[in-house]
Amino acid sequence: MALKDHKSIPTAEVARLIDLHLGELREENPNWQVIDSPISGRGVFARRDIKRGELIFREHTLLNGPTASKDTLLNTCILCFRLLEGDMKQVLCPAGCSLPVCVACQQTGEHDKECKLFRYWVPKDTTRINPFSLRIVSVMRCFLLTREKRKLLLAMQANSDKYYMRELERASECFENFPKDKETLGFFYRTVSVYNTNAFEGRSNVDGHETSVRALFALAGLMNHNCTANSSHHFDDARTIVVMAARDIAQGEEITATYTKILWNTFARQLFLRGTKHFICECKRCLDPTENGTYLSALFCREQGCKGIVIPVQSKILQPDWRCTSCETVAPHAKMARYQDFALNTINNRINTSTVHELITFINEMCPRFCPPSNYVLVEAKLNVIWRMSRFKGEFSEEEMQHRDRYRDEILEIMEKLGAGDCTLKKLITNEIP
Ligand SMILES: C[S@@+](CC[C@H](N)C(=O)[O-])C[C@H]1O[C@@H](n2cnc3c(N)ncnc32)[C@H](O)[C@@H]1O
Repeated sequence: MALKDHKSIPTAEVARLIDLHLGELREENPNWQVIDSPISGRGVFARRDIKRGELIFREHTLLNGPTASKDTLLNTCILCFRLLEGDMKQVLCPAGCSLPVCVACQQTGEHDKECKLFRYWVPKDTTRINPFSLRIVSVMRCFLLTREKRKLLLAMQANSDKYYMRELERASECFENFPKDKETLGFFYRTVSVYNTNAFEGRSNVDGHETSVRALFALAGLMNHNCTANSSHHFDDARTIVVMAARDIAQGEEITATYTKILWNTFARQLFLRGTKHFICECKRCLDPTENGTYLSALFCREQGCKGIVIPVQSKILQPDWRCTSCETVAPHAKMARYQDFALNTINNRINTSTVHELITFINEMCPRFCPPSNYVLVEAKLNVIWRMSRFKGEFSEEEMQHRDRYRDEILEIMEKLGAGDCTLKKLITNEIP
C-alpha cells in the first residue's frame, strides 16, 4: 500500500537528512537514533537508557498548515496561527490571494511566495475563506522546501489511497488555474499521502486560543505505533513538537507513539489503524482480550440469569467471537457489535445533547443498566465530563466536582493497568500540559 520511492533512500541517509533538518534543536549526543525497525520500515530507537520523564527530542515542523477541518476556526493566520479579528476584508490578505494572513506576517515577507502562487492559480472567490483552498496551504508548501528538505519529504513513507486524491480535486475546484500537469499533481499527491501517513494534528495554544494545525515532523513521523506507547508528545507552539519518555526505555528499545486514542478498545483501534494507516497492530495489548485487565471492550452477557461480562475470545482477527467470562456462552462478533453500537450511539447522543449535570446523572444512573463500567464508551463519556468541567471552571456544584474527581481517578487507574506511564492523556488530565 505504500508508494515506492521512500524505500530507495537508505536509512543512514534519512538519518543524515534528519540531523540537518533538526538544526540547532539537535543535541550533541542525542539519546535516540534512526535505524531499521522490526515493526516496520525505519524507526526511532533508544541509543542509551532513557528515564521516565526525560526529554527525547524537540523538533520543528518540516511542513505545516491549517487543518481547516469542520470544527476549527478558519480565521487564523496561515503563518503564525493567531486568531484574526474583524470582517473578511480585514482578515484576508489585501493582495487578493484569498488567504487569511495577519498584518505582522504580511510585513515579514514570509507570505510573499505563497501569496504569489495562490494569485497565479487565480482563486474563484476572494471574498471569503474557503476551507478546501485553505487546507491545500499545508500541501502547497512542499514547493517552498529547500533541496535537502524536499529529499527528506520524499524519504518519508507515503501510503496510497484513492481517497487522498479528493483533497486535490476539492482544492482545484477553488481556482481557475490550479496545476494540471502530471509532475506537479504527482508531487502534491505524494505530499498529501505523506501527510496522511505521518502527520500529527496538533492542538496548540496561540495567544490564549486553541488552534488546530496539520503538522509534519520528519523525526517524530518515523516513530512506529504501539497501542500503549513508551513516549508522549505535546506541542510547544504551532511548529514545535516535544517528545518525552512516558516510561523508562532501555537502550536498544524502539521508541513508539500511539496513533489512536489510548482509551479506545481493541476493535475501535484496529478499525482505525487498518482504515487510516493501512496496518494491523500486533502489540501485546492488541493480543490480550482483557487489555491488561482493563476490560475496555466488555459488554454484558445476554444469557438469561447470567450477570457476567462478554469479551472477545482473542484479538488477532478483526471480528472474533466473544465469550462470557462467567457462563462461557460464545456469541458471534456481529451480535456483540450490535450491542456495542447501541451503547456507542446512545452515549454519544447523550454527550452531544446533555448538559454536564444531565450527563453525570446519565453516566451514574442509566449506563450501569446496559453497559459495564469498564466499557470504553462509558470511559470516554467520563472523559467528556472532565474536559467540559475544566473548560468552564467555577460553574459546578460540590457534588459534581466529586463525580469529576472520581471519574478522573478511575481513568488514571485504567491507564496505570495499561502501563501507559506518563502518557499524553495522563498529563492532560493531571494538568501537566496547559
Ligand atoms: C508514521 S509511519 C512510521 C514510520 C515508518 N516505519 C517509516 O519507515 O517511515 C506509519 C507507517 O509505519 C507502519 N507502521 C507503524 N507502526 C506499525 C505497527 N505497529 N505495525 C505495523 N506497521 C506499522 C505502517 O505502514 C504505517 O502506515
